[in-house]
Amino acid sequence: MAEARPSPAPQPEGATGVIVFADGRVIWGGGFGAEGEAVGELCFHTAMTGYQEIMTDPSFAKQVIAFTFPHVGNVGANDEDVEAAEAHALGCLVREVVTEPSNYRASMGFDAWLKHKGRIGICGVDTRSLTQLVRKEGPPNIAIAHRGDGKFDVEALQRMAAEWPGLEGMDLAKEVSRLQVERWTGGKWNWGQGYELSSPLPQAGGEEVRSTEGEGLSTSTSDMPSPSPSRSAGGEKRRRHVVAVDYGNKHNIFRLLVEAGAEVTVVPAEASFDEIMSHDPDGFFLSNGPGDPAATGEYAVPVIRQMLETKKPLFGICLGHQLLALAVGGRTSKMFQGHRGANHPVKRLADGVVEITSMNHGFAVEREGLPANARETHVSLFDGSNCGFELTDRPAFSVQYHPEASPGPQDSFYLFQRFVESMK
Ligand SMILES: NC(=O)CC[C@H](N)C(=O)O
Repeated sequence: MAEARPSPAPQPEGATGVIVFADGRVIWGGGFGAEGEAVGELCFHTAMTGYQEIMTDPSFAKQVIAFTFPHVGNVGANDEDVEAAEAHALGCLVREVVTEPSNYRASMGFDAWLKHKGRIGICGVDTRSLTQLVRKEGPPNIAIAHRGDGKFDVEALQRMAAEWPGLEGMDLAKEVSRLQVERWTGGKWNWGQGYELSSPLPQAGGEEVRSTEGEGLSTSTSDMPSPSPSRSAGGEKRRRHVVAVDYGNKHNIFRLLVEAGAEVTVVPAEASFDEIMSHDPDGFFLSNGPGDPAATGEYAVPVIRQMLETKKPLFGICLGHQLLALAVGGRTSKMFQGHRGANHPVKRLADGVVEITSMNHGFAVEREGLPANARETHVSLFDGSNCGFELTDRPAFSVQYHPEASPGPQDSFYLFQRFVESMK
């Protein structure tokens, strides 16, 4: 009943942004970026840099990010530091007012960029207390709104939040996945040079082509010849052909696969096994992505099982890790508050080395559900949750964290090399 709800905090003068919880709690702030409303899950992210990479990571679809770092946006925005063409996170909540950019790489301000991408920002928010709230209560569903005239229908926003069903059971991979097959040709970014249009094969020498023009690296290849034209007859220095399933991938994964000596054909999330095999892969890659793995697993798992039967190498990241677990008979479940940051320590069980990793997940693989032929390889040092496994009877492995960083440390880049090596 309306009377039983906690009465919302009164709107302060000049408030142009608002966060409304399903139970009626209201937090006011200053709107920036695009005007409008959005509803989704609140999560917090502890990375101190990389807000453009985070906002464009498709794994954040239907999520609003509260940045724990207070100064967000002050190096502006550019065309290079993006992990997808669009911003997939619904919006961001930040402590300080976003200032004019102060960086030689900025082509526009963060405010203008967010507006251009159609995403809402709210500043002046006590993100520490929001973080504590998520830690205590788990991630709430919220509605956010930005209106320049400060006119909000708080009750309608509360209804939106209360009626939103939540991420559990939601398949979002096919909503963010590309619909066309594409050949990915771009290598990694180099300071002062921009993105490589193609990378030399490791230890193979050869010409490098570099671009300073940001992305535009993937070519639509619906009539693409297959297999690769770049294979040499001798076979030893040729690029290994990875067919990557796009469940909502971050670009840096493909840049690093190219860097490690692979060529990459990307297929949509719902590609059939026959379609995937028509590209003559040497190995398979399962990407990261948004939503509940169990929901996406309904169409992904049967295809992954067929991939495993080929005994060709397979590598999965984050959602790809969770889907591989489901394909071998494991289970996933929603975590209480998830892991999102750029400094999460993970122990590599083979040698005890600690990797500092980038993470973004709200679901986890249950260790207890893994079958006998799955050996756990990595464990979170924050909460002991599973962060990786490999199969003992197939050349397949996957990790829960983001070895491609962007943003985050590069400790785990070796996994790309390991995967490409395993195809030889
Ligand atoms: N980054 C990802 O791939 C996230 C996977 C999944 N959507 C989760 O939240 O756990």
